[in-house]
Amino acid sequence: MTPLLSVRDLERRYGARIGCTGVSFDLYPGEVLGIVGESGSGKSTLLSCLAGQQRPDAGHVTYDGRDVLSMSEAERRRLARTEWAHVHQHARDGLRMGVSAGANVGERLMATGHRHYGDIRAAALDWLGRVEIAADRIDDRPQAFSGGMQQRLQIARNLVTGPRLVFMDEPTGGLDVSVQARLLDLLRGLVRDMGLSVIIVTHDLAVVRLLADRLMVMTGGRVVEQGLTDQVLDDPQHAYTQLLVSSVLQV
Ligand SMILES: Nc1ncnc2c1ncn2[C@@H]1O[C@H](COP(=O)(O)OP(=O)(O)OP(=O)(O)O)[C@@H](O)[C@H]1O
Repeated sequence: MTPLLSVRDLERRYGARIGCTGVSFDLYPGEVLGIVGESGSGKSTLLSCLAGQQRPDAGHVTYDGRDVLSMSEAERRRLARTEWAHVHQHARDGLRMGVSAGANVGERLMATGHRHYGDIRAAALDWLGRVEIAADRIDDRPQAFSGGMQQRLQIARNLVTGPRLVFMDEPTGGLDVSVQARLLDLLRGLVRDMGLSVIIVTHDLAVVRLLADRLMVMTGGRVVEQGLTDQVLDDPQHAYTQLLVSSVLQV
């Protein structure tokens, strides 16, 4: 099997400060890769370089055989619209707060070429149901939703177009524990049903324990350990991972 995404020696610096450096990994179709590390370890920098929001200073990123870093901006935007999705920590960064829930989901379909209003509305309704938002909320704006509902709407907006690769940045961050549990359950079901490839960044080991097949541990912008999630968490080899797992660094 060929990897969907290959990353080699990726580096991003902010002046003299390291954002991330020497990052290499392969992501296979249908695989969920978790990236963990404390605040400032380089997780967000890495994710934004992969998703094309920041330009790395060095390294290679290959997606489905294509060199991502040498693509034109138009090509990369097309990929981002059709094959990739990005679930942000704060729903407001991934939603359009001024339009209805139905439009938030439907406009993504329009952006990928769907034109039939009835079909788009039907697909939006179907997706609201899949993320457990009642059909009678379709015309409400996201402001009227709770934090958990907004996050579920953001997920529907991202997945309605059937992406292959999903970037998730702390998707359960800032939510109540009970809301987090429900959201995680929902995400796990969708990832499995749709066979999605996912890169999920979090500082929460419970999230990766539940969702990730493989785990990458970062500190100081470097990957210090990677492997199968259960192996890394149950038998951490690197001193930093041992600290992380023993919860000393967890807040
Ligand atoms: N825009 C920026 N300008 C300068 N330095 C930055 C910038 N963004 C990140 N950094 C630095 O890069 C390093 C990695 O930060 P990054 O935000 O990627 O870590 P993180 O693991 O995502 O942290 P958090 O969980 O708090 O978001 C840190 O030393 C940080 O101070």
